[in-house]
Amino acid sequence: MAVFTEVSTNEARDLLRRLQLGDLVALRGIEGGIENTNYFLTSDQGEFVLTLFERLTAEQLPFYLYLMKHLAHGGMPVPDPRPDQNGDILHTVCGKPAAVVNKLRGKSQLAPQPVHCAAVGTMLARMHRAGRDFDRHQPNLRGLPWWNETVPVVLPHIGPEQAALLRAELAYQNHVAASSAYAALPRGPVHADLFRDNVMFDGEELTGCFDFYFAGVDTWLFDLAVCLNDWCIDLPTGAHDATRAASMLDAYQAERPLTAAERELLPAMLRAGALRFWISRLWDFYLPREASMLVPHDPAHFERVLRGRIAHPVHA
Ligand SMILES: Nc1ncnc2c1ncn2[C@@H]1O[C@H](COP(=O)(O)OP(=O)(O)O)[C@@H](O)[C@H]1O
Ligand SMILES: N[C@@H](CCOP(=O)(O)O)C(=O)O
Repeated sequence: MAVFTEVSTNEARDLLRRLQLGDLVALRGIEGGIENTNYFLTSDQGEFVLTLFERLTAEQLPFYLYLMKHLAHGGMPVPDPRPDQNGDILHTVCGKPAAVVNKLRGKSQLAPQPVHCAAVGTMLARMHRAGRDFDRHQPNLRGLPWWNETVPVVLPHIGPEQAALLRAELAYQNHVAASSAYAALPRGPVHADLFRDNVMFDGEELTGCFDFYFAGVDTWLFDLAVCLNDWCIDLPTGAHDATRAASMLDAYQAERPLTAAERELLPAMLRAGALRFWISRLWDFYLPREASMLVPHDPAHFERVLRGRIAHPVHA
């Protein structure tokens, strides 16, 4: 589990009292996750998730928390941050910024079928629409400027073939970002990390999604590309799965058809999505943080995905 900060039962009990969420029944550190400290909090009023933010600051966090609130109130199945008696949804626990949200029903579908990919496509398009009238703005903090900053930090740790690919792809993505087709892409608040482990299912029913802490204002196409790169590939090889991808794309487009610029740039954004997670995984792997039982994700996976998307471009 990724528990960077240990929370005592007394601290958890005090927090539940401040939020008027009842008396503590159980407190359990959560396995999975690599960014924040997460606990399941059970009280006599229900089940909640407590997150202590390890990297994000109190200035950055309102965007994510109010986005979740906005989407939840817009009918999307996302966790709704709980306020204290003053109406504040950003709290402090163990000296760290923290939030408490409702625990979603269901479990991750780690071997998705076309029906699951279609459900994700539908939800993603609806989330994009629901986010259009969200009035806060914060860029994707793991977007192109972060890639440009972080690539030089990881380059000394990797081999010459990888370094050549990383440099070349970064140059290509800077070129794409400067194009008129890119400027024409529709954008808004995006999740930007909607992987298999961030969506809940009950059988074939999608019951919700969480982990909005990489969200930001970016192109909707980038968000879709991140999903296609995780839900619609063969995990061992990184190979694109055309059947699952067609299910996701058709379902997405039934809610919001892609524009001409989006269709043109889908191959480039699939590469961008792979590059983004290759860089972050390299960064987490070679510059790790202290946490109990933190398991870094394998960077080589996204190197394979990137090479695959370059060798075999995928069109909508
Ligand atoms: N609202 C929620 N409802 C149910 N489970 C959740 C919720 N939020 C987090 N979890 C559980 O916690 C785990 C880690 O959460 P995640 O947000 O992915 O962590 P991190 O931000 O550290 O990557 C998830 O895999 C999931 O099992
Ligand atoms: N999904 C990303 C990293 C973020 O991890 P998460 O547990 O917060 O989803 C990856 O797989 O590299």
